[in-house]
Amino acid sequence: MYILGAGGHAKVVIEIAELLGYEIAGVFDHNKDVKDVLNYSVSHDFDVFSKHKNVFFALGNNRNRKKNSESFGINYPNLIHPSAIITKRIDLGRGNAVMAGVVINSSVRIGDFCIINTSSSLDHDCEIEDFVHISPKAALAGNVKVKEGAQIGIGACIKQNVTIGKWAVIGAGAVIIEDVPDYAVVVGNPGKVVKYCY
Ligand SMILES: CC(=O)SCCNC(=O)CCNC(=O)[C@H](O)C(C)(C)COP(=O)(O)OP(=O)(O)OC[C@H]1O[C@@H](n2cnc3c(N)ncnc32)[C@H](O)[C@@H]1OP(=O)(O)O
Repeated sequence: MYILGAGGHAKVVIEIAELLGYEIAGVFDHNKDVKDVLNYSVSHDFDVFSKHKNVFFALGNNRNRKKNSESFGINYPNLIHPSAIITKRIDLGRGNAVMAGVVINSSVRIGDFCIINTSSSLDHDCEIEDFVHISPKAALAGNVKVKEGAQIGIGACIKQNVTIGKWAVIGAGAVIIEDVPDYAVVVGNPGKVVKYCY
């Protein structure tokens, strides 16, 4: 497997891939100042990277994952930490990272290239679109919808039946009790829009 990204998020992703028995054949990063990550040297040769088919985008930034997914790779495995507790009735896309301690309950749908981060929980019937990041310890109640590219901040709580708009950002610790518009940045309890990030 070839990994794109050599930052903090990539460290967690690489350790899950190692746990699952993947051989990390190469790590690539756009930042030429980054020379290595964990025990792996980092290449910046994207002519070489573009030839590889089995890639994982270990990029914490949702927009970067989207951009790179349009340029590289063909096969995108999911990397799921063995400690995650996941319903057998999940509809899971590709290229997703599911970290340690995650709980995903019945009838959840997850698109492609999402991050379901450490100890977050997705309850029944949640729908998570592509390029979403559910940060550590975030809790989504039943039937929450998260549209493309949104980030749910660390420790945020989302009430049942709420929809989070595309590319919206929910602040750390926010409590969301009503629908959030596309591109809104929402903080606090109850969550209020403070700005938009187009
Ligand atoms: C493994 C990992 O590390 S995964 C990463 C997990 N990280 C996160 O979840 C981070 C989530 N990000 C946040 O909470 C950020 O503070 C954001 C995105 C909500 C806002 O960040 P910025 O766009 O830089 O806005 P900024 O810091 O200027 O804040 C705007 C206002 O909102 C307030 N604010 C920002 N974040 C929060 C928050 N989480 N809760 C309450 N108020 C907040 C600020 O105090 C500021 O208020 P003011 O205008 O009265 O001074």
